[in-house]
Amino acid sequence: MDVAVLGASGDCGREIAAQLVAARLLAPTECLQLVGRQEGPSARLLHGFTCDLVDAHAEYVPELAVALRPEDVVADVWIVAAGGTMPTQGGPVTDRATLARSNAQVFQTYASALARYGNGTELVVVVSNPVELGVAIFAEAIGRERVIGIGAYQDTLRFRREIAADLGVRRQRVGGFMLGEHGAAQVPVWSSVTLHGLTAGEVSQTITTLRHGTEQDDFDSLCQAARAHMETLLALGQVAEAFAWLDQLPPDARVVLKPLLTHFSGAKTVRATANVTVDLVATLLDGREMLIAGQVEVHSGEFYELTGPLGVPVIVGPEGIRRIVEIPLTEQEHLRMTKIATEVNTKVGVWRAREKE
Ligand SMILES: NC(=O)c1ccc[n+]([C@@H]2O[C@H](COP(=O)([O-])OP(=O)(O)OC[C@H]3O[C@@H](n4cnc5c(N)ncnc54)[C@H](O)[C@@H]3O)[C@@H](O)[C@H]2O)c1
Repeated sequence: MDVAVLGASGDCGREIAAQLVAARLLAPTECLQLVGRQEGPSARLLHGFTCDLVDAHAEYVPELAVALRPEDVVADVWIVAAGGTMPTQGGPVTDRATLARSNAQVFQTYASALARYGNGTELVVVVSNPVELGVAIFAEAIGRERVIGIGAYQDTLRFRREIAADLGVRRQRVGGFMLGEHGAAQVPVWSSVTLHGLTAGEVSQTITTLRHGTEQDDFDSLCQAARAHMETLLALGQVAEAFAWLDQLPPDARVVLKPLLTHFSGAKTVRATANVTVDLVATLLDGREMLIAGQVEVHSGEFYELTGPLGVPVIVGPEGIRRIVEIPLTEQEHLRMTKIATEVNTKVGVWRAREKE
């Protein structure tokens, strides 16, 4: 199988390409295409990056190729990491709406090229933000079965890790999903949390302790207040103090805020993002079937009555989405998912209308 990384000159794209090669997921006869733009520095940089990858991994490096036009991209799996991101310190792009303005065109350009020149079986993994917008645009162009956004996959792994950290256990011993929208409007599905070796009663007691008495209804206000304080500490240059302060919040709030602090610290969330992307691509290349959380285009009746691009539990396999899995939700969780789905659909509708103007 061949893989293309769109935006391979960027921080995430380069790390994804490097981790893909280091993980030896592609045989030397398979191709890793590094995709950039004819204008800008990527046309130069990607040739240098290719040489660096070969130097580092000469014994098992796959065939490497540079593509600088959307119509030249040829691969079984397209990883979309192209487009703008939030600045790490101030700057013009500050929210997802602004990001949507610049990235909608990038999504549309590659989606149109794939619809026109693809063979009808390629899979698309959307990393770029807003993930929901990318999923909506690619799903419309090539059919939703072949398009998965990694936002909820990433958020779910973070949710499990934060819970595991508080309990002093390994992440593998924790189950549970973080659904909804990638970003601030996540839905921590505490009712889906499982802890290996504990009974349902023990899990329930443990969760009450972990949540510090907070409820689903408190989640937004808690995250907003915490973000304001985190930004105050950041403005004072107190990054270590900000991380320490975040650590005393409940795990679900940390899932929302720690990646932001990591981004604004200047480190960005590049390695973890590449790690989950490569993990998902490994599953797809392997022909395995796996239950993950991911952003997909949901049809009515598949996950309650919700529709549109949303982070939900989904079984993926080598041909893409096999099935969306409707897990039980509490009334509060269901209400929050419904509210977020409505908001996401409104936003994506506005962003897409603006892009078509
Ligand atoms: N889903 C997640 O969990 C997650 C995590 C981190 C970053 N992201 C998103 O991933 C995207 C990339 O982030 P980054 O930190 O690598 O940004 P970056 O600015 O470092 O890199 C973006 C790259 O895209 C390239 N690019 C722009 N337009 C292009 C086009 N038309 N064709 C090919 N390449 C193009 C740019 O040249 C640049 O090299 C952003 O949208 C960011 O928000 C998502």
